[in-house]
Amino acid sequence: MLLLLIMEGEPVNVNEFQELARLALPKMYYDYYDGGAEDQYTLKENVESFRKIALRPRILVDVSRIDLSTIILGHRISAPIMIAPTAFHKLAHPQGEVATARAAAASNTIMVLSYMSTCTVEEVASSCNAVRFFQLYVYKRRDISAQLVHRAERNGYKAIVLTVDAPRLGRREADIKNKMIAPQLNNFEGLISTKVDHDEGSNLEAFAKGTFDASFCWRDLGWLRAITNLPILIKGVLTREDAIKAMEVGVDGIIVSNHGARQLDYTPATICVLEEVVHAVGGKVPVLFDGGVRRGTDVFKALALGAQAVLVGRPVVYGLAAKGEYGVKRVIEMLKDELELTMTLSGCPGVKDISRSHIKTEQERLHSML
Ligand SMILES: Cc1cc2nc3c(=O)[nH]c(=O)nc-3n(C[C@H](O)[C@H](O)[C@H](O)COP(=O)(O)O)c2cc1C
Ligand SMILES: CCCCC(=O)C(=O)O
Repeated sequence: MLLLLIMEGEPVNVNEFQELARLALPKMYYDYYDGGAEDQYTLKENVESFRKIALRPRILVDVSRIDLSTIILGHRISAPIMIAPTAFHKLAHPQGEVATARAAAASNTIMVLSYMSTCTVEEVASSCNAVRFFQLYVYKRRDISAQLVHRAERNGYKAIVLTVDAPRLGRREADIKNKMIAPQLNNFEGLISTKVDHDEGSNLEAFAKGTFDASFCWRDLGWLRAITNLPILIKGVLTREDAIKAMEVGVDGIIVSNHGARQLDYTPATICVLEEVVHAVGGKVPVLFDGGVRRGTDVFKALALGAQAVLVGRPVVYGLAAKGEYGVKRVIEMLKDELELTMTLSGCPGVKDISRSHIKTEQERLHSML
């Protein structure tokens, strides 16, 4: 409370929502949102690696009008900044994913609803007119996952985002200490319970181990294709090898992601592998990006390296925890405002003007010093 009083006025950047969220939430939940896997090396790298990329602005370009808008899988959005799927929004705010979706609608961007949402697929769909994608985990009970895909399709979700980096949950030590418990999920009422018979460590991890289908592999994408007409994006690609395989099985989009560093520690920061994946994809399908985006300059750098848009995870949850729907809206607005300023000062009137030559990676900097 005291800290709240000390922190003067409204947050001026998205990082400042984190402290507000910490003060607003029970420790178990804040730690769950905040945490990464094991040593949290990759967690820091995801953010820090952006700092090592320098900008190469151009001067004397007409920047009196800046257009942030872009088209993702045929949907025009106000800026290349989307909402990543994150679980359990009611642990952050009583209105849960409905508040997040309304903020997405107000900001005219796309929200990816988590498979582990606390509001139902139907509640979120009827709450506003945001363009929504549906994130999928595949359960051992394939019929349950198929049912959810059908419900998403019936309720106007525009794409399936298949998360492929979580055959099991990563080792998140704060969750182990806190014995993190998953809330009951209304989407699965009468189908499956998140309650586990487990006293030790993270109940969430135990739930995932018992429920997620770790046998799901490349050939099973045919199963998903067969049960839906929606475009399929795969989320969790970090290498050229997997990008090539994804092209071979015919996905409609790729999300470069290390799950916000919550799965396998010591994977590279996502911004460091983005270009490798972009080259392998060769423009055949859109490449989206997430991990560590906290500034408009970060969005600019990801676009310069070939992403069509970025997704934002933790800052959205922190905005929601601190100030509900308004907080999420502010987080998106702040990133948009910062991106607009970055484009103005870099000589890029539209997102298509942001090119590889507008940045210099650390490697390039070291090379040019030789
Ligand atoms: C609290 C939390 C819950 C998450 N839940 C999911 C989820 O249910 N499904 C999923 O595909 N990714 C999930 N993610 C990963 C995000 O979609 C995204 O990849 C990551 O948060 C991006 O990194 P950032 O938090 O640094 O923006 C979660 C991330 C966080 C922080
Ligand atoms: C079993 C819940 C998984 C949610 C998730 O993906 C995450 O916490 O990163």
